[in-house]
Amino acid sequence: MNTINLLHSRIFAVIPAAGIGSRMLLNIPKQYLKIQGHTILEHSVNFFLSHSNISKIIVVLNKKDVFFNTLPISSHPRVFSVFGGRLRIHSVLSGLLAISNADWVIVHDAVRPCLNINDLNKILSLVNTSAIGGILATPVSNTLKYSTNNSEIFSTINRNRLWNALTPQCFPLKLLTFCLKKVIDSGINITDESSAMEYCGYFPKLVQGCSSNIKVTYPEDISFVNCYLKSKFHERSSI
Ligand SMILES: Nc1ccn([C@@H]2O[C@H](COP(=O)(O)OP(=O)(O)OP(=O)(O)O)[C@@H](O)[C@H]2O)c(=O)n1
Ligand SMILES: C[C@](O)(CO)[C@H](O)COP(=O)(O)O
Repeated sequence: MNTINLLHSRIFAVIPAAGIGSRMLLNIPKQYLKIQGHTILEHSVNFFLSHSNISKIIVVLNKKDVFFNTLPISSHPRVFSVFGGRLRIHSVLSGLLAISNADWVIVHDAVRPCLNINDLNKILSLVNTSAIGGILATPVSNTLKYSTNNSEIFSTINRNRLWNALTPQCFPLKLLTFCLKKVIDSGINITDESSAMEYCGYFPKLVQGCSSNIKVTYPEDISFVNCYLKSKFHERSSI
């Protein structure tokens, strides 16, 4: 069981898992694809269960979900579920509103099963060092092109100081809830929790993480995740 010395902070995890995985072109939501004997969702939830600083885990489900209750994690005493909404931010807010007694919340995509313990500890350490929180991210290493029609290059974007936002994203519960509500009420569509904090004028911390922490989005992502979990399985299972 992993643990780090955090300032008596009660931390909940919110795992948004209410998507349908349309970009995978499958007839099953990608979070329920099985890799190395467990669903992608189980890999992600079990990883947070293995960390004693995470008090409880809120899994946010699609209202039409018929899979979650068939999984052993659904009856784990530290795992709870709520229904999500049309967009990821609606689902995350549903998860936040289900939490009554926590100081901080760590939000992690269900479909990022390759999070490693060093990165989790690094982002959790923000609880001791920041009043605002922050995100795992990787510096952009590819040359970035902008296209007006997605078939021809219009221009090259300077990649200097550009970062790929990942999850987990870790913030004070009340502050994130306030900022998410504000940005949702504004009608602006955002794709991560940090954007809500930025909308409200905060500057979340960037914590450099591993590029292996990919979000399963397209069919070709499965082979990487399978190789990664196969290679890391014994390390992760020894937690
Ligand atoms: N309304 C939504 C949409 C997404 N998610 C979750 O947010 C994470 C990242 O979203 P994404 O990769 O976009 O998943 P999907 O929306 O399922 O994928 P797609 O856009 O291809 O349909 C996933 O764990 C997904 O289940 C969610 O909880 N609620
Ligand atoms: C939250 C996220 O994973 C950070 O990169 C990303 O924004 C999710 O985007 P998606 O379109 O909901 O997959």
